Amino acid sequence: MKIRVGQGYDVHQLVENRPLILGGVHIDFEKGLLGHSDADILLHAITDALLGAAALGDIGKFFPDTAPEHKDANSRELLRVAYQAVQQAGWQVINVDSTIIAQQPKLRPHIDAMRQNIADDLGLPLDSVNVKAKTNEKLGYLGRMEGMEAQAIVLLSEI
Ligand SMILES: Nc1ccn([C@@H]2O[C@H](COP(=O)(O)O)[C@@H](O)[C@H]2O)c(=O)n1
Ligand SMILES: C[C@@]1(CO)OP(=O)(O)OP(=O)(O)OC[C@H]1O
Repeated sequence: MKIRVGQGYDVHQLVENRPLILGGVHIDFEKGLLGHSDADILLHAITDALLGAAALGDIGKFFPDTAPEHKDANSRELLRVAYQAVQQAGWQVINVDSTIIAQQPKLRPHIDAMRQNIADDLGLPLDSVNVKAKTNEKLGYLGRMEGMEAQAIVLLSEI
């Protein structure tokens, strides 16, 4: 059986007057992430990890940030479209692991809802999807809450 690993990373600025959406979950917070789409860094990192594992390029190749049709896009839809391309290339996901780096708010209460969204979008059992959260120990731009970052890794196998 052929297998492939892929990694993804994303970062966006944290600003006022934007919703905070992580893993497709709307989180009540004083600021949100700035982006052309809904700026869901977790789903963008997972999308890039999937595309990377299948050697299909990256999220910006599939969904340019200059395209008006992607303005305020729901990143769950982008994830599903990217996964269709990965499947058409002959690959399926075995598991996903990921980390969100956010100084605040506490994300633990929202983690299982994020996992469920990702599992639903990728057609996976819940125990194949993991999401972790870390602060940046108040260091650097993440620690000053100027942005949030996400990292992801996926394993694919041949269909
Ligand atoms: N935004 C966050 C950050 C962290 N957590 C949880 O706290 C644990 C400890 O984080 P440290 O950065 O201090 O090591 C971490 O393992 C998470 O469970 C969180 O919920 N939300
Ligand atoms: C998702 C897209 C497209 O709307 O826009 P952003 O929300 O700005 O996100 P980013 O992670 O910078 O890259 C991919 C973009 O093409």
